[in-house]
Amino acid sequence: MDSSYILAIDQGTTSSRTVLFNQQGEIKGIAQQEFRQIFPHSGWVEHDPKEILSTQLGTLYKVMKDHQVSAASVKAIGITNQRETTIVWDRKTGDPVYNAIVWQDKRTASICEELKSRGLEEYVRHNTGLVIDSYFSATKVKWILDNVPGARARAEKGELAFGTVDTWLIWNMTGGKAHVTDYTNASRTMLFNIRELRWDQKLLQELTIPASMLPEVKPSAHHFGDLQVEKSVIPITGVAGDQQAALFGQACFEPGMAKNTYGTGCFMLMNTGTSIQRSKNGLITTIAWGLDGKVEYALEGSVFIAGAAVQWLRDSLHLIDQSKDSEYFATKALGSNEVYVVPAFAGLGAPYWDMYARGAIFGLTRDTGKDHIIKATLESLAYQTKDILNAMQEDAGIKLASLKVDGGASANNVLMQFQSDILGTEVDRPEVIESTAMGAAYLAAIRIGLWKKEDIAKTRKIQKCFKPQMDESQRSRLYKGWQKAVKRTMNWVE
Ligand SMILES: Nc1ncnc2c1ncn2[C@@H]1O[C@H](COP(=O)(O)OP(=O)(O)O)[C@@H](O)[C@H]1O
Ligand SMILES: O=P(O)(O)OC[C@H](O)CO
Repeated sequence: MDSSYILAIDQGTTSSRTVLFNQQGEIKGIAQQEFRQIFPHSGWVEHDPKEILSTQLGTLYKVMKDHQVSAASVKAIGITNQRETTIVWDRKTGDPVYNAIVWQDKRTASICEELKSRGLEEYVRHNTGLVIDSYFSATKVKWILDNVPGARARAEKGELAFGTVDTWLIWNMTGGKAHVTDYTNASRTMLFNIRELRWDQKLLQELTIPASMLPEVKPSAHHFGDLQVEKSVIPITGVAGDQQAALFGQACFEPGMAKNTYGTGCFMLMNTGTSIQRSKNGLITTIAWGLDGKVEYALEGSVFIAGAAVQWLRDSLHLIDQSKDSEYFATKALGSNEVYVVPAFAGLGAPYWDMYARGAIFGLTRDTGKDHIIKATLESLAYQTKDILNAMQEDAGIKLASLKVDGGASANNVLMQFQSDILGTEVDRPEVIESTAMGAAYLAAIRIGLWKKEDIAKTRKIQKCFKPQMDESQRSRLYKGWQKAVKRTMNWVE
């Protein structure tokens, strides 16, 4: 075959995926592999960095083989990734000194408290756009340096490198030649100054993290390095954190445009253009992308557990065999049973930011069955989204005409209808819910001049528009119940 292709690497929290795009921007193939979630203690979540790498490259070679695509016909690779997850490795051997500490991990709550007690909250908010929370990379790097024997001394001698997952993949794909990241991923570390676009020296000092560990920060469409496959060299020309890539893939290019992605977590981002907007309602400010010589920003509401709650139904409670079965069981939940599942398994993110909240089920009665729990779990994704949308609309002073959705769980019709009902807003699901991969592919293709930014909006088609059918009194009664339930899960861990 002699056509041109773009490969998008989508390294997610629960699976590694590679998506093959043809020259017209159509998906021609997907290879996907789940990998191990490691839970060494309550509240800790780790991945094996070598498994991240092997599953990711495994899917890349598989999709090429399955579709008989030669390396020479792949014109560029775009990388998008789970953000904040922290890896530290030895520059000489390439071996990680510890497992990847995942964004959901709560072990560094006490380091966060310490930073707060030093009065750093306003500084962090002003300079990084973030709130002090164990979600972000900074305290995870510190934890590794403080707890892995010898790590701090080696880091101080310049022997160790830090990276988020994009950086780890690029380092390995380029044979250790490139130690780089892009603006979007850097903006999730709580070490990057989003106003001055450089690593923040004061925060590095406060956290005692040597600057020599940090990658170089580049625009999101940039030549990051090359992957050698057989005799061909494929350039890596696009990189963005997965939520920013989805914003790009959904063509949210104008200020005020927003999308919500339902994956392991749920992340709503609203483009705010070149101006940095501060939230008054618990959202964070993040870099949307660096492109065409400028950086654009977004407001973000991050929900830590969304599709992961559906996985919990599948893997821990064994109530369903596959995530998609949740749709069927939810339709069977009869009666007026009003059950609320608050999946605060990893604390609560926006707009609550409570590292000590834990999950709970409310409203159980003698007739509550499996179907009700499944339905309530799905509904929790929609309620959490409503919390965020309320905050975002208040910050931006606008009401969204419709919500653009994507991500694995957006395939669930019951969830999407309930989402529209509880918001009282239309929900638009595109034909391609792989917006994340699409965003990464576009960034890569724009850099090599194959596609233009405007092409995305042209190719995006709505597959289904869900319209609100619930009356206002029921909507507000149900939402009140949710707010009461959330309150009761807060500050649980002492
Ligand atoms: N039909 C469905 N209904 C509900 N949840 C789903 C459905 N399909 C997938 N999911 C959930 O969506 C998540 C996978 O979505 P994906 O976008 O691949 O996430 P990630 O990139 O975080 O790995 C999983 O947590 C899974 O449980
Ligand atoms: O793996 P996902 O798609 O749920 O995304 C995780 C986020 O990037 C965490 O901030």
